[in-house]
Amino acid sequence: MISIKGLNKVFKTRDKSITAVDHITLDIPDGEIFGVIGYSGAGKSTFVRLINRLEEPTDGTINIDNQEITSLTKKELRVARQEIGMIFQHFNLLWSRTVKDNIAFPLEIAGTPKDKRDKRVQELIDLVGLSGRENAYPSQLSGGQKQRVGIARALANNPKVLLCDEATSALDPETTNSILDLLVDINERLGLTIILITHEMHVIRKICNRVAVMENGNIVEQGDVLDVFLKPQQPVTKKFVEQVMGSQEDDSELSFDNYKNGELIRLHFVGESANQALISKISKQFEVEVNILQGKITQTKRGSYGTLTVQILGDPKVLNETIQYINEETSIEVEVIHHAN
Ligand SMILES: Nc1ncnc2c1ncn2[C@@H]1O[C@H](COP(=O)(O)OP(=O)(O)OP(=O)(O)O)[C@@H](O)[C@H]1O
Repeated sequence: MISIKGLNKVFKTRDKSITAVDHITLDIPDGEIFGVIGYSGAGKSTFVRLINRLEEPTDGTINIDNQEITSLTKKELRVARQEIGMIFQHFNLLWSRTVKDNIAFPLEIAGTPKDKRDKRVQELIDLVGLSGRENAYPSQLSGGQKQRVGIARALANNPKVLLCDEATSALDPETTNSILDLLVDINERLGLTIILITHEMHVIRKICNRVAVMENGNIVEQGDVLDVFLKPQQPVTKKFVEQVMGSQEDDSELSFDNYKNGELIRLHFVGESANQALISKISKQFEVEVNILQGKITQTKRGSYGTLTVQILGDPKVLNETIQYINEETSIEVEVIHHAN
């Protein structure tokens, strides 16, 4: 759906040049929720604003659905933008217009006749869950409701792509979740491709299929969200994963003196495997006792992922058999972190 090649943006100020986006090449398939994560100043906003040419690229090409956005005239761009919706951190609503009239605005610009416009606005209000608030003004709405207006307005002309620039960063965690659920619902119902910019890894974890990590204007790592969680390569990616999972080194604080018997092991759950009832299974099958010390399992769109640190107690021979069983018969990886006896 989106093919970006050598995309570059240099801002020139009086005394220096800043490369905000540094020759990015990226393909995003149709219907995907694609996340771009990075710290402040990494170039995320500039990148997403280049996609619909709210910023003009210094160099490079952007193709959306086989149309080269970068070579369009201003007039052609105005038409093409109807296919590219965008939502913003601070909503960018028209404060003197009601909910209904905010949503109608892009339809007015596109020249949609009034009767069709009214019908479409009502559809959108229902879609984003704002029924009953049609005549409210933005100042009378909560943050989540304002973003729902932003989403409805962005979808008015049936775009193929939705760009989300830190769309949940101004919202509290609960409202964030409801807006993320709405984005997933829209993605599934309308088959819309979504590009989502954020500095919060839990947003990526919750709704994205794939993620690109940005640093200094570059994409330093990208891949399937579960793979990136499992094997983050770059230090910046590891930090983002720790936002959700905590530090892997946390269990170095476990005092081994307290667990003198048995084996201390770390179980790595990946994808589907987290659904296996491993703990009850091994305690029944091998007559070992399992003492859960700490752990965290989280859900991504592709399944569960996480680690669990446990102490297993029993006859040494049986302990070896148990570890061998987990290694060979399940998809859970075992790491022996301490031979306690
Ligand atoms: N209009 C501009 N003029 C000059 N420099 C700019 C302009 N816009 C962005 N920059 C610079 O480009 C770099 C990337 O900024 P950008 O806003 O894209 O980053 P970001 O990852 O979105 O961070 P944030 O979340 O803080 O906005 C920064 O160094 C920023 O100062």
